[in-house]
Amino acid sequence: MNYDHLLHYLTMPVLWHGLWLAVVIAVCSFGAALVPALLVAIARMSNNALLRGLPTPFIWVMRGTPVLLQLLFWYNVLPLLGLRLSALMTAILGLALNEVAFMAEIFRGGLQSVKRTQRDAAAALGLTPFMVMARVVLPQALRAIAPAMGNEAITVLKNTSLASVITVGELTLTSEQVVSTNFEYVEVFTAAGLLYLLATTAISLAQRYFENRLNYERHTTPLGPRSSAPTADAVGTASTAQARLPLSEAPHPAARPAPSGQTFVEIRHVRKSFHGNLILRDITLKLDQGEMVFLIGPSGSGKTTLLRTINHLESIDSGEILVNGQHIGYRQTSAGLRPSRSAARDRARVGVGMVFQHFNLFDHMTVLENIVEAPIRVHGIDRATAYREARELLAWAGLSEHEQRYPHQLSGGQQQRIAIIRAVATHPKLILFDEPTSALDPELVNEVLVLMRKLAAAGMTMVIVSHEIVFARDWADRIVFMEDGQIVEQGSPSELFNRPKSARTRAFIELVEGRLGHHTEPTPIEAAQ
Ligand SMILES: Nc1ncnc2c1ncn2[C@@H]1O[C@H](COP(=O)(O)OP(=O)(O)OP(=O)(O)O)[C@@H](O)[C@H]1O
Repeated sequence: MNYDHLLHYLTMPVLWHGLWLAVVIAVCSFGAALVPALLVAIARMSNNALLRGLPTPFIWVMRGTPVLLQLLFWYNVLPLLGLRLSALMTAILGLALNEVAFMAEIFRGGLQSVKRTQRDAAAALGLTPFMVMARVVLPQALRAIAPAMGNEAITVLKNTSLASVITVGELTLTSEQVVSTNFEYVEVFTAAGLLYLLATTAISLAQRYFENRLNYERHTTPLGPRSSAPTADAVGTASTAQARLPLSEAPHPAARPAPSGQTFVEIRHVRKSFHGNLILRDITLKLDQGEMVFLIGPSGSGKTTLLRTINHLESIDSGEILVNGQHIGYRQTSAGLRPSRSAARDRARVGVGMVFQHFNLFDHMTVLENIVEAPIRVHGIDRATAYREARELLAWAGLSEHEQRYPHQLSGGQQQRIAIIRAVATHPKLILFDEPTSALDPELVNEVLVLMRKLAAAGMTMVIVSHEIVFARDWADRIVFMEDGQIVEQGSPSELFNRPKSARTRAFIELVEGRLGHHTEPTPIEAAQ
């Protein structure tokens, strides 16, 4: 090889122009494919069979035929259809269409890799389906998508050489033209190869940069305050949270205000089945404002399903549920109740929060970002106020030092307390707790229960699926025992725990208390009643 000649070709303007055209085609076709590919991916995940099936033939054809053939096809067929595009535009269009098919599958894989529980948590906070996608699912999916997208960008750049068959003067065609004049195959094609390598290396570096940025698990604390988060100094020390919630460290059950007597949740004849299996069989239940109700019962009895129907995380087959006199996810029409698309808005309007068994904090957000997400995005609270309230709630729960941490940097107990704060930050009137302590090590359970006691002492209306019998005995207004999708029995803790009417209830309570090493003597609170 003649290195002087290689250097000459490496700096040859006509080859750089070829590289420039290759980059333009790659960037334009890649960029043009992004949004359609995302839409195709979302359609492919839809519950609607028509939407799901619509893009399938397109993906099948694009993935199953050579790109070279596709480019020749568009170049010759588009003019016959009356669409006269330049060779460059035809190349961009042809490569973009091919990319839509491949990228859609990459997006779909990434979107499906995000746990459903993350969507549930976002929906329960009142985020609309669009916000759930934009704020929670997509940012997390990008992490899974980035490596494959980096590969795809490199493939597109290399595929630009195929545009030479439709006379686009990109780098491959240009180098062939140079070779045809001087026959210096080795030097010219080596120079072209090095120029391609330059571009693909730049893409690889960009890919590594984005992967690092998206990998929130690499972040370590302390991170310091982020510029986007108003600092504690900037937001002052007003005490909205304190005004809302009493802050005594270990509230006594006697401090809990009595329920108002006004119905707050009304569940009427609700039936719910999954795949033909009836899970809830004609459930009717009322809850008063300020009431604290425990749902207990054997595994599979439908407790979680019932809880999730209250805020419409699960639809119902028949019956109706009113929260503060309003439907969530349904609207009343002259023909009866009809599903509506406004479940997110309804949840926010009614003021219902939810705490999940596995915490479901948003993995890609810090503690503070988790807490302010719904107040800012759903309730339109200004950032300074949202951050101030979030910090006050963190102080209230003794978690201030963790505000810049990511969920994976916290213990289960800390994550669950933050999940409770995240729910409280939306000023809910009702909080649903789905086995909030059952995923925790025993020594972490109490720190979560302390926070729940504080909420109870503040008079919060709460529905709790839990077998924390001691907590339920002291604090619950009512215990509801469910079995096989039905309410078997309900009553005050002392009625249900000490004098159960049903043999099934008695057997279940004995089982749980036996497992916990408790017996059915009345607690001091019960004794005083
Ligand atoms: N999305 C779903 N699809 C199909 N079946 C489901 C779904 N969710 C729940 N089920 C079924 O419904 C029944 C009741 O489940 P649910 O979680 O409500 O019970 P549970 O009383 O809360 O039980 P556990 O105490 O074990 O959580 C179970 O048989 C479960 O397998």
